[in-house]
Amino acid sequence: MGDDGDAFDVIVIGAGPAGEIAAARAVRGGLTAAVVEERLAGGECAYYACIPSKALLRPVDLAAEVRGLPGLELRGPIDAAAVLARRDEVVSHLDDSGQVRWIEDRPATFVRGRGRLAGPLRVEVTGPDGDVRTLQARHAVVVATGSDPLVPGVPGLREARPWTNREATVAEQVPKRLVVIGGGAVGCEMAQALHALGALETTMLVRGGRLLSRFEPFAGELLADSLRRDGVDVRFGRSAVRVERAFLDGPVTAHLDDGVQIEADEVMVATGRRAAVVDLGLETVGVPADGPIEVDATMRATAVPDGWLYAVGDVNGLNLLTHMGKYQSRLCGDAIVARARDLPGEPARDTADHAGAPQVIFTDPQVCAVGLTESQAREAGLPVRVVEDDLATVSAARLQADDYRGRVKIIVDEERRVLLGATIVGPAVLDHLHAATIAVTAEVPLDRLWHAVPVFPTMSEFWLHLLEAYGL
Ligand SMILES: Cc1cc2nc3c(=O)[nH]c(=O)nc-3n(C[C@H](O)[C@H](O)[C@H](O)COP(=O)(O)OP(=O)(O)OC[C@H]3O[C@@H](n4cnc5c(N)ncnc54)[C@H](O)[C@@H]3O)c2cc1C
Ligand SMILES: NC(=O)c1ccc[n+]([C@@H]2O[C@H](COP(=O)([O-])OP(=O)(O)OC[C@H]3O[C@@H](n4cnc5c(N)ncnc54)[C@H](O)[C@@H]3O)[C@@H](O)[C@H]2O)c1
Repeated sequence: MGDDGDAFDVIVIGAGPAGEIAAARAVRGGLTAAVVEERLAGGECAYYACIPSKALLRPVDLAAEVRGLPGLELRGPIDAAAVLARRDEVVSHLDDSGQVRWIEDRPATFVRGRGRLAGPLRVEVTGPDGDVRTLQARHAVVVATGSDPLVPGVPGLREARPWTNREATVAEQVPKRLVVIGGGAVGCEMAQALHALGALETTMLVRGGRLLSRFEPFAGELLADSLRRDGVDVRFGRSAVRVERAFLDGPVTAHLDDGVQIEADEVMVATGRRAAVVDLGLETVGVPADGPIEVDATMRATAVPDGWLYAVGDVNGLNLLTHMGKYQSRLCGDAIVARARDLPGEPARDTADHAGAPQVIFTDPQVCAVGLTESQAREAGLPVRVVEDDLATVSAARLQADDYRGRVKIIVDEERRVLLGATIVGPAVLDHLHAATIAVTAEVPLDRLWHAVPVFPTMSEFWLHLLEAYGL
């Protein structure tokens, strides 16, 4: 599908996972598309987030599995240099040519530069050489600019040049002493990975009372136990009130709210994200630029009345997860095609974002969840019944490891007898999440689920335990 000079049916700003898929889906529907990217095609996910962090965590996971079995022995500590070298391979040495090729093969036009809205259906792109090119969209502009790390306003913190995910995931060397601020997904994953790779003195400052506070409480408890067993110093109810680094390459000192000072080689900030809406020209089309772009169920920006502007991925704030951004992009691309071609019927609408997206935290233990937690379900006034099981009682757990520790919890809607949510925490459980996702999304009646016989001896027998405990 060719384009017509600088006019395209669809212009996508941002070539992260969400932007790439929105463009691909529009092209698949017969439209032309241009994708504008300022930095690297593939986005945060491919170079500074999901992919490198998982490359750093995989050996940690494997080492934990090996340690769980007598007869297998690690020959020494994990070889950090080898892991970092493999991480470099996995992120293609920060070379995005493969990803650009993927976009061009859709086919879509790749435009390198910073995109900015310049009125309805117009995008100005400032290229690496400073030249400005104006692109015109016939049907839609999709904002897929992602999010940036949020650095809290702790005195001295910015001046101390803290690591965010962007420095931590591509680090060339692992600091011996590390302070991590934040006990969410990034803080937990990176603290565990870097500690195992040589940050022997790792301290986590968690301002609340638990890790992963959006998950069921037992998830954070099991993870905190594991981190502490490994030697990570997890401090709850603690914040940094001041941070200082006197010399460029010198140590950094975190002053805590209890008067304690911690000296470290690096301080990492993992305190959440901010939608990337700065200097995007949103004001030229009447969209507020003070937070995520609000969208409807087809990812169309609610502030643009005639409906040509869309926002997918982190920038709409619905779910800061790659797979959810890509899901939104499939819906968005299809909706653009349906509207552009005047296809009959309603375009596909978002039904997964609000039901509780599936998520895995790739730590040891793995933390997997989908749907509502117990407290969310109760707050929503749903008729809730909870069933839990100790995963160590599943036959396969004895085969998996000595001293297997894990737990599973399901939330049942007692009136409809369907699953509202599930949380599974333990070693080697992440691939079990999709069964729960199917049960929650497809609203499989428990009486049908009962006939999905789990294989012996696999960890999936926890389903049998849960359904028997429920009374089936
Ligand atoms: C450390 C870490 C680990 C993570 N691990 C996981 C995980 O395991 N699984 C998971 O599902 N999620 C994970 N996430 C979340 C995931 O990275 C994001 O949800 C995902 O990257 C969002 O995709 P996106 O396409 O919306 O944005 P991004 O990936 O941020 O891509 C946006 C792109 O837009 C470009 N851009 C921005 N502004 C402009 C502009 N004006 N003009 C042109 N281009 C622009 C940027 O350069 C970037 O390439 C992780 C996040 C972090 C920080
Ligand atoms: N495996 C995965 O799926 C994965 C991994 C990493 C990140 N992510 C995504 O990336 C997003 C960002 O992750 P994140 O960990 O940065 O954010 P988060 O929202 O998960 O956690 C932020 C943490 O920082 C704390 N915090 C916030 N402000 C603070 C302050 N001023 N001082 C001290 N602590 C403060 C919060 O209490 C919380 O514990 C998440 O929403 C998640 O969806 C996903």
